Amino acid sequence: MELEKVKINSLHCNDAVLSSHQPSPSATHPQSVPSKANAVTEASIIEKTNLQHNVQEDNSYNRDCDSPVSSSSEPEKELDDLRYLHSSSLTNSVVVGKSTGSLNGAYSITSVTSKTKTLEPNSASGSACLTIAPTADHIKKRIPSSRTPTRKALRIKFYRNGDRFYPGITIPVSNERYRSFERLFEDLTRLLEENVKIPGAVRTIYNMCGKKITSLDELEDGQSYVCSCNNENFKKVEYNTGSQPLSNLTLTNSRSNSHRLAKCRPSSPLKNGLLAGSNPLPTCGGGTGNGSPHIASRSSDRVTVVHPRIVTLIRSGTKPRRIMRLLLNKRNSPSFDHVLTAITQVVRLDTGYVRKVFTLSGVSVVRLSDFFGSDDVFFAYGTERINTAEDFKLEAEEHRAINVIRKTMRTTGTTCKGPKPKMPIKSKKVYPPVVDSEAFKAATTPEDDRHAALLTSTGMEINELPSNIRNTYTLGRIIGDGNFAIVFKIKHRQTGHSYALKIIDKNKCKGKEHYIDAEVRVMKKLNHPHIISLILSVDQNTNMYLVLEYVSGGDLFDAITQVTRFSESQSRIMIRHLGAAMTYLHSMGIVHRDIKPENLLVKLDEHGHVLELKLADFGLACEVNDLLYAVCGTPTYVAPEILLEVGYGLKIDVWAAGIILYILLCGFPPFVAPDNQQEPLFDAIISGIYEFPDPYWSDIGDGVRDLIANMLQADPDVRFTSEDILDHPWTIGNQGNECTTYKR
Ligand SMILES: Nc1ncnc2c1ncn2[C@@H]1O[C@H](COP(=O)(O)OP(=O)(O)OP(=O)(O)O)[C@@H](O)[C@H]1O
Repeated sequence: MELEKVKINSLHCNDAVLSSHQPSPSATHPQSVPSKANAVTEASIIEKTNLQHNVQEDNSYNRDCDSPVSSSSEPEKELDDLRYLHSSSLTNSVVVGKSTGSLNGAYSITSVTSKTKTLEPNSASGSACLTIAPTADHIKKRIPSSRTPTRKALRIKFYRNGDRFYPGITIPVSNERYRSFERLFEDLTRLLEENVKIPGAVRTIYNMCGKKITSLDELEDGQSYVCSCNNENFKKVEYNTGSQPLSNLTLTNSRSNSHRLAKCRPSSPLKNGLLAGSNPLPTCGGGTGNGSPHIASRSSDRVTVVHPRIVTLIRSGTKPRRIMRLLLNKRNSPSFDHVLTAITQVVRLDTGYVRKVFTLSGVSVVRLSDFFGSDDVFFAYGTERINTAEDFKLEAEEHRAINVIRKTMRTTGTTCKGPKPKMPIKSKKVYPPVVDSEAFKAATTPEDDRHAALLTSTGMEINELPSNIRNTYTLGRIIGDGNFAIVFKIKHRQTGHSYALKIIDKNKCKGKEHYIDAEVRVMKKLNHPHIISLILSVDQNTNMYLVLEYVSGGDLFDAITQVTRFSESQSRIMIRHLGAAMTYLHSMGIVHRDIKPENLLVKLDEHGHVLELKLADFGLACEVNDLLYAVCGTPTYVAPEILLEVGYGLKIDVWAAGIILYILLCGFPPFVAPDNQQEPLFDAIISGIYEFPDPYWSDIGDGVRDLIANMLQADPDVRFTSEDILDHPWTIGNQGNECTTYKR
C-alpha cells in the first residue's frame, strides 16, 4: 500500500495531555489512516523548557556500588594512628576514601574543615573519596592530650556482618586509643552508620571464620573482622566481592560459594597485596587468603553463552513476593558470580546478597549458562531457609504479575482484524531522485546564474552563501528539507566529489538556537562509518551552513515507501549499521533523540537493495550528563519515558530503533492511532502493548521478534542497550539463518 508523503504531526505534550495518560490496555492497534491535512505546517519539536528539570543526582554513597573505606587500607606504609587522629582533629574531620574497586587499591585522604559528607573526584587515582566529618569534640575525646604514642597501632579492617558489597573500613587500633572494647564498638558503630544501613549498634566482632573476638588483644595487625549489630550471628559471605572490579572478578557458582570460608584466620590483603583473579581459593592455614575469597574461574562457561536477555526474578519473602526484571548482558554477566551480584542489586534481600537461585520448577541454578537457557524466571534467595514444598508454588497474584511481564515479551502473532495499519506521514518534504544537469556533472564552469535561481526559489540570495563555500563547491539540486533546513547537493569544484550542503535558517529556530549550536558541536566530535560526517561549518547571521558527507540513496522513509517491507536480511544490515552508530554515539554519552526513517540515509545498489545506512540530522542530539526531561522527538518514535516525564537517557534511541525495525519488517509501526491522533497514540506507547499481527508477520522469525520485544520494553531499565542490539543472536546471524529457538 502506498505510503502518504506529508509531514508528520508534531509531538504536542502539554501538562493536561500528559497527566491524562494512563496505561490503556485497549490502545493496541487502532487501524485508521492518519490524516495529513492538519499536519503539514507543524514542527516536530516541541520543547518544554519551562518543564525542563535540573535534577541533581544524589551523589551520596551507594553501598551497592562503591563503598568508602578508610584511607588506612592502603597497602604501603603504616600510618601512625595518633598522627592520623591529630590531623583529623585539626581539620575537624575523619576522612574515608572510597574503594577504587581493587583489593589493594589506593584510597585518598582529603582534609576538610566543614562538618559535611562529600563525594569528590580523586584526580590521582580516578576514584572518588568520601569525607566523613565527625565532631571535633568526639575526636578530641579520644585523644589523650598529654600522651605521646608509645606503640604503633594495628591496622584492622572491619566488614559489616552479611554485607558482601561493603568493601570494609580500615582503622588504626591501639590500646591507647581504645581503652575498652566498648570504645571500639562505639567508633565502629559511628563509622558504619555513616556508610551503610545498620540495624543497631555494633556489639560483636567476629574473625573471618566466625569466631567471636572477646578482647582487643585478640585483634591482629592487618587482619579483617566482621562487625555484628545487635548480636546477630556471624554470616558467612564473600566479604568485599562487591568492590572488586568486574573485569577481575572470577567465576564461581553457588555450590562452591558455600564452602568458601575456611576455619582459619586468613591473612591480610594489605600485606599480601593480592589481586582479584590472580589468586586461587583461600586456603586454611596457608596464610594467603584474605577473607575475601576469590574463586577459581570456569572460563569455558563465560562469554560464549551470554547474550542479552531479560529475566524475571522472584524475591524470596512472604507471599505475594516481589517480582522484578533484570537485563542480563555481556556487561553485567561475564560470570556466574556477576549475575548473582546483578540479581542482588535488583532484589535487595534483607539477608544481604543472593546466594541461591532456582528456576520456576525449583531446579537449582549453578552455571552461568543456566541463566541463558530456556528458563527466564528465577527465585532469588539469600541465607534464609528454603521451604521447597511451599516456596516454589506461585500464588495467583504472583502468576498474574509474571503473565503481565510475559505479555510485554510476547513474540507470537495475532490476527489483524480490520484494515492494515498505515505508516505515519513523512515529517519532511519528498524530493524526486536527484538527476544532475550536464553542467553540474561537469562542474567546470561558473554556475552563479543557476545558483541564484535555485537559491532565490528558496528565499535566499547567492551573495548570502559564504564565499569559501561558493568558491569551493558547485551548487546542485535541492535534495531535501526539514523543518529548519534546506539541503542541496553540491560538488567539489576540484575533486568532483559530491557533498550535501545543509542551510539552517536561524529565523525558523528563534529561541531554539542552542539546538543549532548543539548539532554542530556534537557533529564535530563524531567520526563513524555509519554517521554522516561534518566537513565544514560556517556560521553567519541568518543561516548556519553545514557541508556534509553526501549519501546517494535518499532517506529510509522513501525507501520504505518504495519497498513497503524489507526482508529479514536487509533489515539486519540496516539494524547492524544503526546499532553500530548508536553504540558509538552512546559510548560518548550522546543521545540522538530523533531517530526515525527520515533521518537515516541509505546507499542502494542498482536493484534498490540497501547496502549501507548512515545516521543524520543531529538537530536534537545532546550530551547526557544527567536525566533529561525536555519533551521532544517525533510522535511515532517517542519512548514512553519521554511522555511520562520521569526523566530519560540514551535508551530512548533504542526504543526508536525498535520501532524502525518493526516498520522495516511489516511496513507499519507497532503503535498507531486513528486519524493520527496523538492522545491515543501516546496512551498506546505508554502501555507498551503492541502485537505482531498476522498475516503481516506470519513469515517473520522469532529471532527478530525477540529482538524487537527487548528494544520495545516500556521500562528503560530492562530495555536493551545499543550494544545489546549488536550482541543479539538475530543481529549476529547470517543471511538466511533466522533464529527460531526463542522460548517465551
Ligand atoms: N548528507 C546528506 N546526504 C543526502 N541527503 C541528505 C543529507 N542530509 C540531509 N539530506 C536530506 O535532506 C533531508 C532534510 O535534512 P535534515 O534532516 O538534516 O533537515 P532538518 O531540517 O534538520 O530536519 P528536521 O525537520 O528533522 O529538523 C533529509 O531527510 C534527507 O533526505
